[in-house]
Amino acid sequence: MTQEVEITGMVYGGDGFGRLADGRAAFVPFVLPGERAEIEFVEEKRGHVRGRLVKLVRPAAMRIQPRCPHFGVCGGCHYQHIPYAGQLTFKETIVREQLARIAGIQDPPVRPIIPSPLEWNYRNSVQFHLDPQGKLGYQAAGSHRVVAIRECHLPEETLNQAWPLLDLEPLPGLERIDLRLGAGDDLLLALEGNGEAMPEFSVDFPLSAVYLGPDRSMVLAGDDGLVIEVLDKPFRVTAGSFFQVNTQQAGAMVKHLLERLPLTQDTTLLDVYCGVGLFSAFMAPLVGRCVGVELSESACNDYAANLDDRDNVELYVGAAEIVLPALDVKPDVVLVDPPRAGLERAALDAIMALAPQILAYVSCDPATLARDIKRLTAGGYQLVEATPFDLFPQTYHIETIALMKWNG
Ligand SMILES: C[S@@+](CC[C@H](N)C(=O)[O-])C[C@H]1O[C@@H](n2cnc3c(N)ncnc32)[C@H](O)[C@@H]1O
Repeated sequence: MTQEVEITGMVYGGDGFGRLADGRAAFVPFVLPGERAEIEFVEEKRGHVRGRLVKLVRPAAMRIQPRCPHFGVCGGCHYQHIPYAGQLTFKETIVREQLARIAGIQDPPVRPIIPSPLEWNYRNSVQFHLDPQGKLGYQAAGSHRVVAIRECHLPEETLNQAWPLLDLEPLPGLERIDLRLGAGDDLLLALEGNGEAMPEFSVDFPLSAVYLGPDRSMVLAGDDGLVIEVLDKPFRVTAGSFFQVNTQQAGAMVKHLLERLPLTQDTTLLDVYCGVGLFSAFMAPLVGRCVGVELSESACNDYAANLDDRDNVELYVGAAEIVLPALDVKPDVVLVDPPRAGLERAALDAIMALAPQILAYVSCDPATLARDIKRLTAGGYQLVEATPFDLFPQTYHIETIALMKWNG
């Protein structure tokens, strides 16, 4: 059964939003406000439906031709039909709307979004799954089905020249293939599997390769990591360690924080979810004491290497929600950069008990950010400003840096 719906807005997650004649909310990907769409229901609930676009009855004037032939099927990009300026406007509006609706902040102090200098070919890494024939692919929109990919316009050009040359033997248990680009055009291939068997692969060019199994990792060729430079600072990044995918925007976030945080030789800084030390490396030279907290063992090893020249840095290896409640530190500034799920309740409560004057929250999910800001404001913090950063053009993803101060 199909129905027509008038699209009136965009919501977080890539969908357009409209109301059906019966009052139910309809969520539909690949549409735009101002469009009238014929949709087929793919999920029906009492209060809302999810729809698949069958036909555009009336396209919006702003709609453009997507660059990629996989658009509409691939789950990677939801915004290629929107001019870049429009993508930015939607993202900024979504952050404002999430802070108002979920955090309950009227007229939230959202600053203009910081655009990505590169609208295409900005990713320093790319992650594939294998389709049933063993071809490299991405997960389809709204499903775990893997669709084979012939082209993708998000990875940096060197990655796009390399990945089509990868020839992998299909191997049961091989879950993800990650190709990362470093300084000097170094390439690092990480094969993530859930079994003990090592995959076989062949390529005609030099690259490092690592197998990441459930219990151990093994270098298959070359090195176990590479170096990525941000604002001319080299970072050792091992296969399996997180690193920001948009290198230029990583630098923009660092600069943004350095301009705003009160960092002096009297400051104790707590960098929670510190990864390989992106923020600590720039801030440790400015403060008296820098304390990192990170769960991933490989990221901790990279952090230790990247901050090796500092003697005012300590690192706690473990989950923030376990480390923070037992931490004997009085931080002036706390910086958090959690995964999409946001702050675990125990981590958030522990941060409030540490009572820093300033809390900087780097978030890759505006919904969990807004949820956590609601809890933090209830506990005495005030949102000073939130700045969206576009780290992921063509996709619905939004990075935000929120600055909060203790209000007592
Ligand atoms: C979004 S990344 C940020 C890393 C770093 N701030 C950066 O910008 O490169 C989140 C980091 O949190 C780590 N992590 C995930 N869950 C964690 C937890 N429960 N406690 C501490 N660290 C965690 C991940 O390993 C990852 O390095």
